[in-house]
Amino acid sequence: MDPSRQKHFSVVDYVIFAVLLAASAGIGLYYALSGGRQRTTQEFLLADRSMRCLPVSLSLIASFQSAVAIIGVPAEIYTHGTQYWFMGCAYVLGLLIPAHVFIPVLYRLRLSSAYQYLELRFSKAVRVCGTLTFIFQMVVYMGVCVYTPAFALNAVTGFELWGTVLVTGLVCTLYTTVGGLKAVIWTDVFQTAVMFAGQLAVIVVGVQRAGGVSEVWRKVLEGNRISGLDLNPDPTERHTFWTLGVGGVFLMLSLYGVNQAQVQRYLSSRTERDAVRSCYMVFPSLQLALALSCIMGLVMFAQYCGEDHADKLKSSSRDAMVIYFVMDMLQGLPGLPGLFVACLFSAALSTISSAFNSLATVTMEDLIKPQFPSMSEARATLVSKALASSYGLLCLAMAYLTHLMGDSVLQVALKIFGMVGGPILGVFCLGMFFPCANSTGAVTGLGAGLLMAFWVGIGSIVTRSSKTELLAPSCHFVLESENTTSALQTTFRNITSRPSGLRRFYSLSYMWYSGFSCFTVILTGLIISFLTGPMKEEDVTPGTIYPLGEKLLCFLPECVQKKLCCVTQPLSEEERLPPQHKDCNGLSCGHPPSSQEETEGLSSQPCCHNVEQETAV
Ligand SMILES: O=C(O)CCCC[C@@H]1SC[C@@H]2NC(=O)N[C@@H]21
Ligand code: NA
Repeated sequence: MDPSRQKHFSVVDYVIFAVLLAASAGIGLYYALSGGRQRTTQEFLLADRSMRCLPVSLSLIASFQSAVAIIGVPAEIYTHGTQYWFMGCAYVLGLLIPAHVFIPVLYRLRLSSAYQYLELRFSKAVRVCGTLTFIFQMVVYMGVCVYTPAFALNAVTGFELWGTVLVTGLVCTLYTTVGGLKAVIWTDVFQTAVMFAGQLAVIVVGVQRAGGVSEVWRKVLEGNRISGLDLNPDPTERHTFWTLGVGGVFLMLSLYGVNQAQVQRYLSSRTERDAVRSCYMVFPSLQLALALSCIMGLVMFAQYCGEDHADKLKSSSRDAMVIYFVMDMLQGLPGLPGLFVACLFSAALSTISSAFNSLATVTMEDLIKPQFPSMSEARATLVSKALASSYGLLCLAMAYLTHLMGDSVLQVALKIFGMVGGPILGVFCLGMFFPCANSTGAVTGLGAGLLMAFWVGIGSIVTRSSKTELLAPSCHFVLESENTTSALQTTFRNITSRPSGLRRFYSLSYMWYSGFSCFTVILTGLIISFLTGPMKEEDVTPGTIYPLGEKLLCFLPECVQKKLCCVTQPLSEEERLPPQHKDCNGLSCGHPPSSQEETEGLSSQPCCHNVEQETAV
C-alpha cells in the first residue's frame, strides 16, 4: 500500500492499544502476587479447580476466537456470501456432545491433562502420541494467530509488523508465565469484552456510513451475498449446509470436546455441574461472535461492492481488505481505530495465552512428570513457567512460517484443526465408545488418520483443486498481482473440468477434514484391535467408557438391552465413587469429590452395569 494512502493512527489510538496490553499484563501480575502466588502446578495449571462458570465460559470462547475469526470471517462473507453463517448450526451438537459426553467422562477421572485419559484407557504410548499431536497442532495454530493481526495491520496502516509481533508475544508470554491459568482466564474475560466492543463499533459506524440498515440490506441483496440453504450433497463443495452444519460438528468436537485448552477449563471448574453449565453458556456468546463477524462482512460488502471503492484496494489479500475497510470507516473518529486494534490483539492474545498455558500443561503433565515422578512441586512449577515462555518464543518463529503459507488465514486455521484436531478426536471417540479397542489399534488409527488428513490437505494445496467460488459479477476487483489472476484463471478451468479420481479426493471440502480423519481413526483402530485381539471389558479402566450403546438403545425394552449387554442394574456404593486412578503424576488428585459429585458419579463399570448418566444441568 503506498504510504500516501496508509491510514494513520491518532495518539489516542495508540494509548488505547497500550492500555489493553498494560491491563492484560496487570491482571497477570495480580495473580502472580495474590492467592497461592502460583506456587503449585495445581494452581498454575488448573487454577486450583476453583473457577466459576461465567469466567470459564468466556474463556472457552476466547480460546478459539482469535484475530483469524475477526478478520477471516468478514473476508469470507464479503467474498463468498453468508453460507459460512451455517457454521452456527454446528454449535448445537458441537457443544451438547462435549457437555454430556466428554465432560462427564473427563471430569470424573479427575485428570490434569486430557491426554492422561489416553493412558488410562489405552497405554502411555497412546498418551504420548496424543500429546505430541496436540503440541504440533497448537504450535502451528499459534503462529497463525500471532501473525494475522500484525500482518493485516501492517498491510494497511504501516504498523511495524515484527515489532508488533514481538511486543504481543512478549506481553502474552509475561502474563501467562507469571499468572498461570487464573490470569489467562481473567484476561480472556477482559479481552472478550474488548473483542465484542470493537466489532460492534465497526458495525454501528459502518451501517451509518453505508446509508443505514435498509440501504445495507438492499445492496447486500443486490450483490446476492445472502446465501440460501445450500443442500448440495457434493462433498467437494467448499461451503454447504452439510460441510458447515455437519462437518462443522466434528470441528467443534475436536476443539470443545477434547482439545486440552478447553478440557483444562472444564477441569478448572469448581464442580462438574459448573463445567457443563459453562459449556452451555458458550452457545449464545459463540452465536453472537459469529453474527457480529458475518454482519461486519455484509456491511463491508455494502460499503464497497455497491460503489467503485473496490478499485482502491491494491491488495490481493481479502484479509488485509477487512482492515482497510475498518480504517476507512473509523478514520476521523479518534479512539475507534485504536479500539479495533485493541479488539484484534485481544482476540489474538486470548488465544495465544490459552495455547501457551495448555502447551505448558501437557508438556509438564504428559511428557516431563512421568519421566521424573519424584520432581518436587516447586521445581515442577518452575519448569512449567520456563515451558510457557519457551513456547512463546517458538510461536514467534511459527508466525514467520505463516508468512510463507499464503491463503486466507481462516482457511489455514480451519485446515489445521481439520487435519490435526480430527485424528485426536478420533482417538478419544475410539476410546470412549468402543470398549474392545486396544492401544495398538489406537496408535495405528491415529497414524492412519493423520496420514489421510495430510494426504488430502497437502494434496489440495499442491493441486489447488479445491474449488473456490468467484466473486459475483457485480463486484470486480482490480487484482494487482498477476499470480492471483492466473490462480483465478486456473480456478475457472478447474470449475469447468470436473475433477475425477484422485483430483476429486483432493477437492474434498476442508470442512470435512475433521469428520473424515476422525472416522479413519475409528475404522482403522477397530480393525487393528480385532486383528491384534480386542480388549476385554474387565481390562478396561473403570470410568473411561461412555456407554454409547445404552444411551442410543435406551428406547429398547429392558430385556433386549440385557441381551445387548446394557443392563442398568444400580451400582453398589463403592462402585459409585469416581475411581482414584493410580497416576496423578504427583499432582494431588484435588479435594476428594464433594457429596454433590458423588451423587453425579459416573458409573465405574463399562457399558453393561451402567447407571444414571444424566448430568443434571
Ligand atoms: O478464530 C480462530 O482463531 C479460528 C477460526 C475459528 C475456529 C472455530 S470455527 C467454530 C468455532 N467458532 C469460533 O469462533 N471458533 C471456533
Ligand atoms: Na482469542
